[in-house]
Amino acid sequence: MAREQPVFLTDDVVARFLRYDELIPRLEEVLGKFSLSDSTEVVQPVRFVVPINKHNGYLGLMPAYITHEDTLCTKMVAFYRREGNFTLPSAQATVLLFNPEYGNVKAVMDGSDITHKRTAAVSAISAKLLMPAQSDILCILGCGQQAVSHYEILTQLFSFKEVNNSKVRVCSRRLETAERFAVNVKGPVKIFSSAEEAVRGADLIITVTNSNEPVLFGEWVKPGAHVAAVGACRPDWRELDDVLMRDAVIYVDSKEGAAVESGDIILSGAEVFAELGEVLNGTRPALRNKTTVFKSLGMGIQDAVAAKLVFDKWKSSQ
Ligand SMILES: NC(=O)C1=CN([C@@H]2O[C@H](COP(=O)(O)OP(=O)(O)OC[C@H]3O[C@@H](n4cnc5c(N)ncnc54)[C@H](O)[C@@H]3O)[C@@H](O)[C@H]2O)C=CC1
Ligand SMILES: O=C([O-])C1=[NH+]CCC1
Repeated sequence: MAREQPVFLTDDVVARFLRYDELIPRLEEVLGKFSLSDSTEVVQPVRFVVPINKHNGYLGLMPAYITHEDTLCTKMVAFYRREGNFTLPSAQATVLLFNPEYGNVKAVMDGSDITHKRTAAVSAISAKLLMPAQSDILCILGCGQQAVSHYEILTQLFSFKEVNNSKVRVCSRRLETAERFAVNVKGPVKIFSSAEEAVRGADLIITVTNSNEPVLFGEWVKPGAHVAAVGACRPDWRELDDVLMRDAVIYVDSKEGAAVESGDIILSGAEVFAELGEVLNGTRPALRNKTTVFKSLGMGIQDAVAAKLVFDKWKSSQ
């Protein structure tokens, strides 16, 4: 029998086939299965990370096997702490999708769109579960690639209100980045030069920076607001300060991952209340009335369901 040759799917092709409305239910399903106490359905070790010291970066290997849909996948993502050179990307990814029966690679995919969309979709799931019932103002700190995908899905799913001439507030380290972001996204944005001013009064706050020290301080956060914290994915990197970590109820994607990788959790000593999957399963409550933080680190199972979705749709289009 001739060996099946892998197909290469470029970022454009992946983007064409990856839709949020199909991705979100699959992410909810797999996060729930991951958080079942006796889960044998989902096999996903904590990301294996190789330091790239010379370039201030890390290569993360993210394998996963999902039994119920027979998906075997690994993402390889290189991510960096960029200082000074802001033209280089913070993260670049490649996804391999295997034939689980034989072990050969069926598809090699550019992992950019998958990483942007699945991360934003998981933050949207956390917002759906944990942000205040009446949420008028969205604030995004950081204006890079993740900011764009978060803006897209959050403004699609939720209706923020016009308050003081702004529905969506953004703030980035450099004004030019925020201005470029405002031109790129299709919709209204108000740029703030002060993160504190952007954050005060917001109901939903997204941190998508490549900072390694706090950019969001508990003192600024409106009681009851929800924070989805996406950056700071190393044990010595921070995006959130100790006050916020101490005062908020902390949710994570994976407790095991958070204990090893999240500087915000490890260095603040904060206790994790629940995984998002436990809330989806109904085994832990969504404390919407409290100030909540969802600390996102990213999981191989999220990439796996996205890659399978893309591959199946690409295949049926052939
Ligand atoms: N949790 C997850 O699943 C994932 C997390 N990430 C992480 O998310 C973060 C954002 O990723 P990208 O958008 O791809 O990076 P990017 O490099 O495209 O954007 C980072 C943005 O943060 C801004 N920034 C840096 N320091 C800041 C500060 N002190 N205040 C305000 N803004 C600041 C930069 O100016 C830039 O606009 C990175 O740390 C990345 O490693 C990336 C992929 C998945
Ligand atoms: O899950 C992911 O792809 C990443 N998490 C941190 C950097 C990239």
